Amino acid sequence: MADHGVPVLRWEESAERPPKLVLLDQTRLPAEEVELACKDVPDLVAAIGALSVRGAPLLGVAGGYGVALAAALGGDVAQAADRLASARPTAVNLAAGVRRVERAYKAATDGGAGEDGAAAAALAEARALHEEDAEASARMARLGRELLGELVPGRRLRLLTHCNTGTLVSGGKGTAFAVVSAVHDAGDLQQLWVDETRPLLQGARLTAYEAVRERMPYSVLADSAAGSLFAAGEVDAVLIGADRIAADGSVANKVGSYPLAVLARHHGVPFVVVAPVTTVDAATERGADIVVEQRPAEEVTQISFPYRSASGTAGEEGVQLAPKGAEAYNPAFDVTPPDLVTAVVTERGVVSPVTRETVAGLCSPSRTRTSRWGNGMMNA
Ligand SMILES: CSC[C@@H](O)[C@@H](O)C(=O)COP(=O)(O)O
Repeated sequence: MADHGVPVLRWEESAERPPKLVLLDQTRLPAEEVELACKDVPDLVAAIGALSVRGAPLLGVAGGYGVALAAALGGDVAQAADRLASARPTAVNLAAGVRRVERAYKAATDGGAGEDGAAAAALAEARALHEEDAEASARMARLGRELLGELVPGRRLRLLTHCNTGTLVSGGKGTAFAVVSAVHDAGDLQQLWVDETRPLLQGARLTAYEAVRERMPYSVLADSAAGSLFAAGEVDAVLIGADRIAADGSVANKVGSYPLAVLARHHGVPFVVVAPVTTVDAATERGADIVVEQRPAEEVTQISFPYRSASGTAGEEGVQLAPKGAEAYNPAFDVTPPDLVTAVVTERGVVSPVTRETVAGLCSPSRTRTSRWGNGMMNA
């Protein structure tokens, strides 16, 4: 598990008290490391909605523990699973994690395990999911670093990333940030460019916080400054995570990712997506079919530091930027078409070019290329 002063997520239980899921409240970072205890599923659903816990892989893990919590509390587990799975719509990992633990619970129930036995089976499955995520993260870090060595040989790297994809979103070191971290550990990171990631500033608040912890050379930039950075030749590769990869290879990720892909293509810079296989959704045919979460207008029309008050809701302490009552277009994610993606790095291997066929290969491991890729690689 990630080495934070406060763990990113932990299960707490004792003989005297009912269990709870305790989260590092990411809305309070980097100002303070504060825990948020979820005593039941409604608490966890609220924490997911407020982005106290966030990022695709961790949403899957948290959702899994949420089912275990419902089972331990003796509630209606199927109903709890439905509420958790729909707490946010875009990251497929959330529903996948929830359903996986729900299946384990049902199998134990059907096998006659009894209430306590089924709850224990659900918790064991959530823990397994958590550990697997850490393992996947370590493999992606290694494969991603090797890939960058081939894409941009012979120099220390200047990498641009968007949103937050590190230890805060994972049982391990994360997705794209895990690759950055591996490059840094090898002494090959010249500079990490951190997109601030408007409107909720996951880059400025969270990725910068993680970069400080790892003593990386980094700078935060306004999202709109990325163009001039590319034009100045200061970016060797873009690394991002993903919330859902459709069957055609389209990548949904934090809003602002697609413009970076367009810039990268224009400037001949590799655009690399790092995501565990659980982020691939073979059931969603095309990028246009991905449901993109729309968030409250206040996230754009106001700004607040810290983002959320101790007891309040988002924006409560916000400074009004736009005229009061202004409407806003506030999608949480955008979708990058596969032809703009140089490669997708998963724990099962790297695929490039990113096509319906190579993405399908990820879902049937025997067909997955693990160390070599197609000719499209250098044509970013
Ligand atoms: C964490 S890996 C990929 C994504 O989940 C990440 O880039 C992202 O978009 C997170 O969005 P968020 O709205 O903060 O949950």
